[in-house]
Amino acid sequence: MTDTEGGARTSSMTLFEMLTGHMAAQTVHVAAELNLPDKLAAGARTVAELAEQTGTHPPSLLRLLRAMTSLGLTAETAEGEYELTELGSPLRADAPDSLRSFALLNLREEGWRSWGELLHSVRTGDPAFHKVYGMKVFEYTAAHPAVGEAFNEAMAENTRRAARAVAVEYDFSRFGTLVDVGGNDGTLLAGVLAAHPGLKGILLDTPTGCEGAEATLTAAGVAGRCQAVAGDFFTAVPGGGDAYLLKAVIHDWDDEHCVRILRSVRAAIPPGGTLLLVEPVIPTGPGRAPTVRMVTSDLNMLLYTGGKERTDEEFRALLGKASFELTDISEPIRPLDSRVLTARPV
Ligand SMILES: C[S@@+](CC[C@H](N)C(=O)[O-])C[C@H]1O[C@@H](n2cnc3c(N)ncnc32)[C@H](O)[C@@H]1O
Repeated sequence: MTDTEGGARTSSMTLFEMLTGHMAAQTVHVAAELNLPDKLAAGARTVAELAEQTGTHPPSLLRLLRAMTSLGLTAETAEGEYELTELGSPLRADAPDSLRSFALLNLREEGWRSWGELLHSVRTGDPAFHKVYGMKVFEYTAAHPAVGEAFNEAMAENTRRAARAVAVEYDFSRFGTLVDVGGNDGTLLAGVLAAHPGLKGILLDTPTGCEGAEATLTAAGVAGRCQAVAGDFFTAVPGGGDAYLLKAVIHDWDDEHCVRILRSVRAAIPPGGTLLLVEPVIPTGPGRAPTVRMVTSDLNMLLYTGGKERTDEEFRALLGKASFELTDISEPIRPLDSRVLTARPV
């Protein structure tokens, strides 16, 4: 939005945009739910055509398209006819850097209702999700397969954007067998194994989490070098690896649970083995503000799981409690803000 008062952009205009952020987010979410970006992929369409294809109320769909246009996602090509803009293109399912699955997951009912209880989490420190749904988020995804699937797809979409960068920027060629703990549907491990033909892999996740892993590993042509194992990382982690990788796992949990996971890894890892965490690291000190992605993820963890994003000192302390020593923190891996934290068992 570009509104200004007397030419100058005022603080109240900026605050107004923040206070209407929910409108923008839900508009993007509903556009993705209705598959409007895909339906506009081949060119401009009239409101009547789109309403017919999406089974929506034409005058109300027009209002949604006007809101999308004010956000820059679409442009009006003739009266009542709209096309997708460059900004709206990543909402298409086939876009190389697609955010469609994230748009679908982030604002679905569970996210919307949990964010509505942010005040509860800030007052108590307890995940709003527990208050709203009466159970933990991973119990909920196991009990609601459609949500579990939406979560897996959004994780895979996010990880696909990062997998190539992690595989290329980190030297995995010095390892024999990499165990991806909480590896979800295998998107990251498949990318790393494809880039390192000499490497073998083992993936561990819950039965719901690793659904689809066999298919991902087969599609990447690495199934012969990798096995997917269903299990519980609080109980045990597969042996046989010389490197253990946990991407976006530690931030899901409070310190006590993290130490339990890391101790499971510590029990499995051989002397001289390597532990790799792929996580954002919150910068500390004046003038070193965390990015929007970091703070959003941090509040998501507060609301959903009770986890958090951590500073380097917090990682060092956590690792120490599970008998690991932090030895290196890489530069941020683009396009994520995450870094690779390397640790060794002590
Ligand atoms: C935030 S996701 C990260 C997935 C993947 N590493 C990535 O970055 O795409 C956390 C993963 O931990 C898995 N998980 C949760 N609880 C688990 C448990 N008790 N044992 C094994 N995996 C678990 C979830 O199923 C999910 O796949």
